[in-house]
Amino acid sequence: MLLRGVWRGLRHRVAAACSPCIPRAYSAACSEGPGSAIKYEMPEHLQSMPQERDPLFTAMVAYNYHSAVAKLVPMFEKSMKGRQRLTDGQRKHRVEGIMRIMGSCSACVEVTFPVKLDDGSFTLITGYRAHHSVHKIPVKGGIRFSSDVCSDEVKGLAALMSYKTACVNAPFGGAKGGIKINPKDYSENELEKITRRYTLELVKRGFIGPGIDVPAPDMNTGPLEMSWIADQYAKTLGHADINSYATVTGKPINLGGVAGRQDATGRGVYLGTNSFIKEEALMQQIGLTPGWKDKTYVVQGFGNVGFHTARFFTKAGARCIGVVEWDCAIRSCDGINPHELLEHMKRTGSIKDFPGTEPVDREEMLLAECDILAPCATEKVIHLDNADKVKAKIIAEGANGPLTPAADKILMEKKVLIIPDIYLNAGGVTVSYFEWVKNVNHKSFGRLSLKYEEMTQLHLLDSVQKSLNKSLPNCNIEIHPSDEFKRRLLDASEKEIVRASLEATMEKTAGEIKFMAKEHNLGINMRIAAYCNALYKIYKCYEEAGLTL
Ligand SMILES: NC(=O)C1=CN([C@@H]2O[C@H](COP(=O)(O)OP(=O)(O)OC[C@H]3O[C@@H](n4cnc5c(N)ncnc54)[C@H](OP(=O)(O)O)[C@@H]3O)[C@@H](O)[C@H]2O)C=CC1
Ligand SMILES: O=C(O)CCC(=O)C(=O)O
Repeated sequence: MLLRGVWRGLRHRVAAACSPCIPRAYSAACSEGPGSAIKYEMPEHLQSMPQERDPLFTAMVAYNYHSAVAKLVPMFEKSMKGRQRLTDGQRKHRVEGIMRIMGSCSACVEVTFPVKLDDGSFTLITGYRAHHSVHKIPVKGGIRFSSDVCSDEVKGLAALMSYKTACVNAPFGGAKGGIKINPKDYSENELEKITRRYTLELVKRGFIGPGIDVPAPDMNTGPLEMSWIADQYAKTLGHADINSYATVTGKPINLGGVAGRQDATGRGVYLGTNSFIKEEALMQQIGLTPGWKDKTYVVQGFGNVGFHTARFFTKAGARCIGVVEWDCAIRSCDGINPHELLEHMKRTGSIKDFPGTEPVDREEMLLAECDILAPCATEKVIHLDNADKVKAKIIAEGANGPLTPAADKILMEKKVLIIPDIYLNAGGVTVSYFEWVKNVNHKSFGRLSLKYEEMTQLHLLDSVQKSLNKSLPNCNIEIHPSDEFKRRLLDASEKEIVRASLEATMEKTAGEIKFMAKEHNLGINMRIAAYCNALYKIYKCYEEAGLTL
């Protein structure tokens, strides 16, 4: 009886914590029903987006943004009605102003600087950093090294960061940076000089700092590059700032990194896909059975996100039948072991000739028959010309922007479920948020509470045992913690706390997105549902804080 009561209480608390948290103001606005004074239309220059083969990246993101705003206008207006001292005209101007600001990039710097190479010659390097929505400060987003980096790419990626952080309730604005280099062309010494000099250029322009802009890893960058950035900042502008190491996340643990950031994006891709794949009704709509058993998948890009995504998909019971990299693709109907493939890649520098696989054309593998396609490499890989040949039933967007709007349209007509980037790959920024919190608090998670919690749990068992023996004096009941209970108590660590919190974030956000999809009759269009989820939160920030000084 007593135990059942305790369990029931716990269950209610867990259920409350996991239920989708719909912003209170949003539900109120919904219940009043739509009816709009603002006639909202897709801007003319974006109207051809669903027919475009190779759109600008910023235009792609803007198209998705405007598609979601069109759904939300009545809610924005209803919410603004609360501002009773404003006239109808003033309210309308405010809503229109907020809609404009939420879709625009607030600043973007381009820097060019010389670097002395190992052979004594000099080269000029160009880098960028874009700040998109500054409704929350600091802004946040990765830094990539790639020869494709340009102003349009970083601006579009920064916009995705604004929407991504809002979608998963990470309290940041959006940013992104990049250095236009192929890192394979440089030695480690040269890469360090480039990274440090780029950091200095951001410092000089007020574009980096723990309360201003907090970069993180992205394509071709990882803990090493982040430690150079942290060190450079701490030795210059941040030399007297106790929070200086909070100026970048994704750092090695010894420099203030958090346990679990390295695999966080891939883990989030798995957790997010799991939140959709377990839903029977949704899977029925796309012609799949729920769950991971017997599912096949193909992954494109076997870097940080791709490898960990594959690792978790396989662990859940799915079979990897193909991997596509920039130089080749491999296939095996029997399944590819992600750990063994990683070892092979480390040894040989490529996925080529991995034992038990056959080489296959890259495009053919991308479009091959499978249940889940996980694009985890780069932008616009599924587009107008190949979308109708995709045979996967689920697209799990590990990468940012892998599908163009034309691809979205074609795939949705084919009843393919697209789990969108701004939700699915947000595990990285979520755990980056935990790292930033750890850095500004100057203590690791659990440092002050784990032992106390362990003792409290053991006292709880003891107290239940004593109460039962008091009520049932002849029974001599002994309560022993189960093996799993003991494991959880003894293995409790920062890593466990981070994993559990990431899982809670991905589950809760999935609930919010599904709610939006239903509320706005979006069917399986989870991209626009995720944008709606993000934009309503950003809108409320601007509505409450105002737009101008
Ligand atoms: N790292 C993170 O935490 C996050 C990353 N992302 C996104 O995930 C994607 C991948 O990032 P990440 O894993 O960090 O990057 P990595 O550099 O670790 O991995 C990218 C992998 O994709 C390969 N690749 C590059 N271009 C192609 C291509 N055209 N076709 C097939 N493979 C290709 C790369 O090969 P090679 O190295 O040889 O060029 C590399 O193996 C990006 O879109 C990024 O923005 C999103 C959220 C967070
Ligand atoms: O961890 C972060 O702060 C940002 C990661 C990132 O660049 C992304 O989500 O695209």
